[in-house]
Amino acid sequence: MGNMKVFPAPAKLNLFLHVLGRREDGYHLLQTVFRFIDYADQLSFTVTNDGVISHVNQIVGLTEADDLCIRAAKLLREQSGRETSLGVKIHLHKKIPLGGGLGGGSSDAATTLIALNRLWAINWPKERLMKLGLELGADVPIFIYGYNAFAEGVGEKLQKMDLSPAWYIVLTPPVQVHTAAVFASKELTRNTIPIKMANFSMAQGHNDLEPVAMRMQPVIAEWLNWLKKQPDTINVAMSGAGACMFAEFTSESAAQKVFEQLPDGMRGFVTSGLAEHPLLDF
Ligand SMILES: C[C@@](CO)(OP(=O)(O)O)[C@H](O)COP(=O)(O)OP(=O)(O)OC[C@H]1O[C@@H](n2ccc(N)nc2=O)[C@H](O)[C@@H]1O
Ligand SMILES: Nc1ncnc2c1ncn2[C@@H]1O[C@H](COP(=O)(O)OP(=O)(O)O)[C@@H](O)[C@H]1O
Repeated sequence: MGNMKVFPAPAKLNLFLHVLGRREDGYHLLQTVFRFIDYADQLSFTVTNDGVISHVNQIVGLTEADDLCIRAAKLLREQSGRETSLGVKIHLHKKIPLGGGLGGGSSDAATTLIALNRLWAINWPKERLMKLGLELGADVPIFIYGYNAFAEGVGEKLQKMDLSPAWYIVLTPPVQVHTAAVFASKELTRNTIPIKMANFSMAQGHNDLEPVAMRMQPVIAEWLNWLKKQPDTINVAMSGAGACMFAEFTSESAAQKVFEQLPDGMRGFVTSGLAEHPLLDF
């Protein structure tokens, strides 16, 4: 117990997010850049042989039935054909805000798949785990892929991207935005012109989900406006379907300096961008 391995599940930012169209099944065609950040949930796993897949601790706002860690573990056991006597107790230390556009639930699911693939001695290759992950959510494969990436399709067609070191202020408004509701909105524009990754600069990017989420939660617009007025930012945008947002800086000191000015009532953290997922080689 004392030396049980801890598996991180880092958050992501969408540096921009363009909506290009909608598929027949209602899912949207996107272009986005995913960047991992040094801000993570922590999971640990105790393998059992009683066939029970459960949490050790209760997460506020989450029921076990729709918890993505539990769903991921059950799906993996079923699809891998391993014996049903295989079980696991999962401890989840939650740090990433729920429903915030930082991909916490998807990252927890991915870390569960990555860890149990080894701990249950399934040893599937990465591509196969990614396919399974996609059944749990559009955002799960990127966390298994493990590299910052340019993404297309519904978010599952990934091209590795080398991103410069960067620091971020991430603001976490005390509201949740329901991803499905944003995508379903009548006001969402779905006709951004596709870009080519090769000749694209981040500064040309934007988040098409931002105006919709801002109308649902005006606090997002207020906090974004404050960030946009600050010095030395190189990109300010909402992440995913919100409600969290970020400002990018080229130095930690520039980010800290702005963060020190954060008005009362606003909250968030400063963190660095990661070069890759911490479990890339596990
Ligand atoms: C918007 C993004 C951007 O990275 O992130 P989040 O804000 O959720 O973090 C993702 O595309 C979200 O991925 P994820 O959260 O895994 O979505 P899913 O569970 O697969 O889908 C939730 C709902 O969003 C809609 N959805 C999702 C992805 C997509 N490409 N088109 C969609 O229309 C669908 O209505 C779906 O029912
Ligand atoms: N382990 C988990 N952590 C967070 N959310 C989870 C988890 N399992 C299921 N969910 C559900 O997924 C929803 C979206 O989760 P999350 O990934 O945190 O946000 P987002 O998709 O906006 O980045 C949550 O509102 C919650 O109902």
